[in-house]
Amino acid sequence: MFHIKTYNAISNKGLDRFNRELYQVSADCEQPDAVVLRSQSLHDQDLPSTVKAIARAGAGVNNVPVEACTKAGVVVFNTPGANANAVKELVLAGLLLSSRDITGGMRYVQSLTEMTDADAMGKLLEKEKKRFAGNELYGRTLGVVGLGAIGSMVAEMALALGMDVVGFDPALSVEAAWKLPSQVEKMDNLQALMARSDYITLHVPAIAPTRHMINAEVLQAVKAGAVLLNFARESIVDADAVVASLDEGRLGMYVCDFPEPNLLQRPDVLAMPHIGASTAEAEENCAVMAVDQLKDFLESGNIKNSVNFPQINLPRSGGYRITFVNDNVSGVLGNVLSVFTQNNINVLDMMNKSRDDIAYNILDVEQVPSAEVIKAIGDVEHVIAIRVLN
Ligand SMILES: NC(=O)c1ccc[n+]([C@@H]2O[C@H](COP(=O)([O-])OP(=O)(O)OC[C@H]3O[C@@H](n4cnc5c(N)ncnc54)[C@H](O)[C@@H]3O)[C@@H](O)[C@H]2O)c1
Ligand SMILES: O=C(O)[C@H](O)COP(=O)(O)O
Repeated sequence: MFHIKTYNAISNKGLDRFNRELYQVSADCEQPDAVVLRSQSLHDQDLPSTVKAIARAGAGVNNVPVEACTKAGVVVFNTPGANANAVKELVLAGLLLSSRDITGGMRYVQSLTEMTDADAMGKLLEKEKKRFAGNELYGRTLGVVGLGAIGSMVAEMALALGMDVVGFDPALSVEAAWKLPSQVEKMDNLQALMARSDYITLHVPAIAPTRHMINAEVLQAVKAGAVLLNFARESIVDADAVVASLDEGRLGMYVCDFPEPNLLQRPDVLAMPHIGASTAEAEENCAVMAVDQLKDFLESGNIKNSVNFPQINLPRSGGYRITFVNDNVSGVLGNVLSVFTQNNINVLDMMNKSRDDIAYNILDVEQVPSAEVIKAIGDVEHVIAIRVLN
């Protein structure tokens, strides 16, 4: 029986994929084999030593202590692209809300509670509507920072709206580059993108190099009156610098999914409560992907879409499956194989992959490995974690 601890509202479409004869799933589990979560922060929690994997049903893993997990041999998964469409649609809303005074106009209409005469109301609205005029997106330039799953969809959408699109992503993967529409013009640096764009939208992960990537210096390069949209993460933008730029009349508007106290009560800030991925479809997609990846890992040792471990998939070749994690240094696999030789255990198939400082191995062996054999493998220098699967 595997024990799964959940945090946050994980869609049942995903959780129902755990066969309850094999899995116990609960929010109260104290010694889980694995964790499924959304934005719950694990930074201030001690992870039970029983945890072998953490699945983030979503994209951002800044709420998970990934480095510590890697050191402990804990595999961290996310669900790339599973909520990208939901974010793309909210970015579209952000573009429209910042271009037309839709919310101001609606608030004004709702404020006319004293009016009883429809004709008089119609005349008043025709007179006042000029206060809520805006501009079109067509023909304007959108700068997309980060051209991964979300950024590329946003770029495609903006092109379909008749916008010009420029992009900046120094870490763009080959796979992501293939998905990018050819009309997206590549910018060599952030300042160049800021200087060209009427709207700037951020779609980068919250990692050390992106912390405050939008700061006072970068905001100096912004086109007067430009709109900045942040549906990525709070830490990417220096909110004080944004407020200063808005006060100065340089930045025209800030649209964000990550409000901070100094951004409230400003007409030039449109703030939402982190709802970029809050659609039924995105929540289901993320939960299904997270659960499927976790099951494949727990039951077969395979790894797909991990942020700290290599991708690996070894079809079962019968016998008994052992997986182990080790420091990525030479000689460890050889020493482990010696344990099998010494114990007359025949290896049917095996696969070894590495990523940065970590290596991960799957081995199918013919004879059942005894507790002594498993202990001997665990005792090999640089072996961090070991599992025996049925
Ligand atoms: N508002 C929400 O609810 C919501 C929902 C989903 C994701 N997000 C956030 O959006 C982020 C991006 O999501 P995604 O699914 O597109 O991820 P992704 O990994 O597919 O894309 C991220 C892109 O950013 C690029 N990048 C990394 N460092 C960069 C830098 N310094 N400058 C420019 N580009 C850089 C990467 O090369 C990659 O192409 C997530 O990490 C998460 O924090 C927010
Ligand atoms: O990184 C993500 O996927 C989003 O920020 C979604 O967060 P949520 O799952 O808490 O809505």
